[in-house]
Amino acid sequence: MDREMTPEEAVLYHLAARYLSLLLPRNVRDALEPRFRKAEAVLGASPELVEWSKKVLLSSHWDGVLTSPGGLEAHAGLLSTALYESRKVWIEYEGKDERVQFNPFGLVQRDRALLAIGSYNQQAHPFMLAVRKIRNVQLTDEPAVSPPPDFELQTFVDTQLNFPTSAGIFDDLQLEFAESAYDYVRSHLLVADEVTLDPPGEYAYPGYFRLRASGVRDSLRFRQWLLGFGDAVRVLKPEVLRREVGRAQLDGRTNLVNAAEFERLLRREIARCRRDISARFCLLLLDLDHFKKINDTHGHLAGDRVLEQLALQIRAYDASRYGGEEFAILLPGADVGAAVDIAERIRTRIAAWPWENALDLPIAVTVSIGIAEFPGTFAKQAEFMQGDTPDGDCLAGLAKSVKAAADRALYQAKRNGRNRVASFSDAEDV
Ligand SMILES: Nc1nc2c(ncn2[C@@H]2O[C@H](COP(=O)(O)OP(=O)(O)OP(=O)(O)O)[C@@H](O)[C@H]2O)c(=O)[nH]1
Repeated sequence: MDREMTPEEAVLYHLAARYLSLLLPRNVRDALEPRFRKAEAVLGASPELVEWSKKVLLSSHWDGVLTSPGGLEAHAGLLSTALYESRKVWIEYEGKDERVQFNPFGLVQRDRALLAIGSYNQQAHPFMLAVRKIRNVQLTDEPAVSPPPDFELQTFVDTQLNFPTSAGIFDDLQLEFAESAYDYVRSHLLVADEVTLDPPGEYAYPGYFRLRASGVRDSLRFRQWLLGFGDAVRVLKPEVLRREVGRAQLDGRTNLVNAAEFERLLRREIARCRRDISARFCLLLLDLDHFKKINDTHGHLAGDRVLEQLALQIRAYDASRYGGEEFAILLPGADVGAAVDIAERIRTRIAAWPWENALDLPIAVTVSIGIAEFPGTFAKQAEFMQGDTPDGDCLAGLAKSVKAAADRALYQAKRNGRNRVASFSDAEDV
């Protein structure tokens, strides 16, 4: 490596080093090792960069494309390799015989999102890129090429995008293209919070995945992709998550945060709402229906598996294992309407999921979900009115109230027949 590493590259490599250590083949990892070391040296010299990369890793509201568990880490490595070398790479995906060639153009840093831009030489299915695990990455001798001047961007996947506006650039040469691609995608796609895409048939991946940005393509010559590294914590492997979050705060069975840590997060959200009048969040309590019967019919081990799998499905959110078969999810910024939509999505997905016991026999699994919005009616409570002092007791009182409200809604959902969603306002007439 002869040229200096820019701070953005260093952050990228820093992230890739973590991901790669989990996923990419040994030979690729070894080849990248000197760069990882260099990245650490660059980062080490700059406390701000370390902070920034921590934010990138730990932020739970990170804009960018979220790939599947595994896909994210692999693409981080792939993009690091290709971009740094300015060479095309071959990518082999697990379970696929053909190889896909990736031609990197550049990388845009948008606040907490890193968007890599490049083209694939094949009609690569978007889901494949998002969902497939990379088996191998091989650099070619061919230099990466810039997009043609008459490059025409077209919307490729109808998905949703919501990026912050500050910009930086990885490589000056790509600035113009990257900016126009970015603006194009931003202006042409629906701007909304997020979307859950279920990959069809052959691209199906066990577990959830969410895609939060989009691809664009030129006039059929080759496809352009914007890939961001988003929501790292949510898709990190449990081992890494444990390292990042700390063993004591995670539930051993599901690798979600435990109830104590959730309480801390809940109070933090409440404190935020007291400081910022425009802030709000929703709390979802999700409880497996007739879980005792599942245990009794299929055995405790099958029940454990259901808990683990269910955790994977809600892991994309700020989710915790709140009790034995009860989970809690925080939705910062969401009002009841948005929370009901998300809760319905979770509920229907779980009900439709092909759950199986150890003998491959189907298990019927459904959940009931109760929702409470904050501040909502809580804004009138004495604790809420007490201003800004970070008083633990007030926060505890408010946390208790909002949990009780969500619990009441959950009770209502159960009473209404289970496998349904209820919000606190519906439950008020209980
Ligand atoms: N397999 C397994 N079961 C658990 C675990 N934690 C709690 N449970 C079981 O979850 C069941 C909860 O049962 P109940 O509270 O009666 O509720 P339910 O059967 O889900 O019925 P409803 O909530 O009313 O729909 C109990 O049988 C617990 O033993 C766990 O870690 N693994």
